Amino acid sequence: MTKLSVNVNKVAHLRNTRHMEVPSVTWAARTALDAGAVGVTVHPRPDERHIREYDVYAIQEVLKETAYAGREYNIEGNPFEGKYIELVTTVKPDQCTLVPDDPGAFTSNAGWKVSENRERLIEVIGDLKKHCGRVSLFMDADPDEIRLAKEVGADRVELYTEPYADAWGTDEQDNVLRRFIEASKAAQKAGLGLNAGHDLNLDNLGYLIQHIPWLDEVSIGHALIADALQTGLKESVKAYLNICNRFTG
Ligand SMILES: CC(=O)[C@@H](O)[C@H](O)COP(=O)(O)O
Ligand SMILES: NCC(=O)COP(=O)(O)O
Repeated sequence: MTKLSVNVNKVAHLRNTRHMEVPSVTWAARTALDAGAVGVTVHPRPDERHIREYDVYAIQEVLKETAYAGREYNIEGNPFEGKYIELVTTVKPDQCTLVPDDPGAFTSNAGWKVSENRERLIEVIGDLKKHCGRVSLFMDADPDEIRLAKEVGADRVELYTEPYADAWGTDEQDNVLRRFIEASKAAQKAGLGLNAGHDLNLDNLGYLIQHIPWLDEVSIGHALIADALQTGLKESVKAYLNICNRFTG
């Protein structure tokens, strides 16, 4: 069954526009977990535009609570920039998702070119595996690069789904989906777990899961938090969970 990890970056974004803890990032994490999310995702960027160092530790404390036993912490970031390594080797999350973002990236906009980063990825993944449960690489839907992800030691890959979201509702929709299915089969054949994320929403999520039912996890933030402005966060999480549950056994 495809699990949902809720990314709370955007709650932190709003919180940072005033000097008060409103809205609370830990409240959002708890609400998402109480609604049934498998876990919480954060992306502590070097400029701390949204998730700040203290948020990372505060969410760790939430996930230590008995009520959330078995839920997962997914921390995203570029291991070669900022304080990512320091944070994850201290917090020891269930999953480290490595993303090749430049420090000033507007948002995540590409997957790893493993072919151009083999040696340093082998080293950093080997180190991270001593501190976290799984290492996932944020990847474009490129079967060749995905096969290399296995070779450098990744446990999972996360398909960067912005191209899929951009094609949604256009004539290119099914051509792009086919690329993602091919990439997903390459991950499956390589023995990699499969995650997906970026710009997934209530409109495009079901079709993706329906065609890639072996998807282990989606991490969703931007659209889910935007939807929550209309429905409330608990109902927004439940709406995404309903889609995850509907299309997988
Ligand atoms: C890696 C990815 O696609 C997202 O998880 C990322 O966290 C989005 O970053 P922003 O929330 O800063 O746009
Ligand atoms: N890895 C994707 C993620 O955590 C959230 O991406 P988005 O839903 O905010 O685009």
